[in-house]
Amino acid sequence: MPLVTTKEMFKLAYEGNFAIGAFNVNNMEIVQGIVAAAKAENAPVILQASAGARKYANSVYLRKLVEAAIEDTNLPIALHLDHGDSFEICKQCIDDGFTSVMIDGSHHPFEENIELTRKVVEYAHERGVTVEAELGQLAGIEDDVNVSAENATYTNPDQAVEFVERTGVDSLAIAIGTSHGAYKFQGKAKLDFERLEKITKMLPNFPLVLHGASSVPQEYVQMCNQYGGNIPGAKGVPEEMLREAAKYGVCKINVDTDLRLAMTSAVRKLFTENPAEFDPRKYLGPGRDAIQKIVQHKIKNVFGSSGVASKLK
Ligand SMILES: O=C(CO)COP(=O)(O)O
Ligand SMILES: O=C[C@H](O)COP(=O)(O)O
Ligand SMILES: [Zn+2]
Ligand SMILES: [Zn+2]
Repeated sequence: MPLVTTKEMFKLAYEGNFAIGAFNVNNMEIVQGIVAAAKAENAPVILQASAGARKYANSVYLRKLVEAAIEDTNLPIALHLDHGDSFEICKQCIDDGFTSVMIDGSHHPFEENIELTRKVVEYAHERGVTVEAELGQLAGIEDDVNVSAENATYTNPDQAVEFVERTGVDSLAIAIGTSHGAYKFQGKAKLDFERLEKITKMLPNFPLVLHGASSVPQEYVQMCNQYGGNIPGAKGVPEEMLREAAKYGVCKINVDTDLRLAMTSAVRKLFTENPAEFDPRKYLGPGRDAIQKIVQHKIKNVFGSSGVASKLK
């Protein structure tokens, strides 16, 4: 089965009130860990590569790894560009065989974001590729852009409707209080569900995307810190809130930080307990297993996408 787009996945997720997990990939072990989890759960997944991932691993290697994963599992998998910041990078990924791209014009003024998104949509749709855009700004770190909490702006529901109508985009990332990275909340976690409800009602049957949605499980934070790490106070979005978001229009939930934490804590533990070890397979293997474990937990217990892969074939 070839790479699929996100179109059918989102339709299924919207109708079933669940979400598809979108996981960031940077190397073979990460791809294998995620896909082993998806296979065990019979779940469709989106594997996404950021500009940083493409620079680190090279787009061709990433695409071939993902194609190998499909050959090995026969699962419906979409390969998606995460946070593309220009028409050129989106075009490059489309030409390289990605089945979905994100054009993130959220840092531009409204009209410019529309213009840029529309241009990508035009190019992508002619080639059967789906497009995600972003309106509103998340706090946190995104490649080289660091948006402070004060500069984060939540998505305006009226603007969201106008944006979708004028761009023809397939899905929209919204800002309702999540942020990228491992430090999402200083005090109590809070998301603007009223806003999410309003956007969902004003854009019926339209898939929304939640970025910055890692839960930052405290067991992994503690494990990192226990085995020589230093990430005090790391905090994420409570799983209950993600389950709630999936009941509204949220069809895609992005996770990167949790994969990093799972892999790093496993590797740290391995090294601390086996200081004489220097075979990469002996530490990347447990790192890969840790990724599988957390992804499987999310698919099964949080996103609710288990068992539906066969409906997409
Ligand atoms: O949104 C993300 C990738 O686009 C990842 O978010 P996290 O940092 O919460 O994992
Ligand atoms: O949006 C952020 C993702 O976690 C990707 O991070 P990255 O740009 O460091 O690869
Ligand atoms: Zn953004
Ligand atoms: Zn993101």
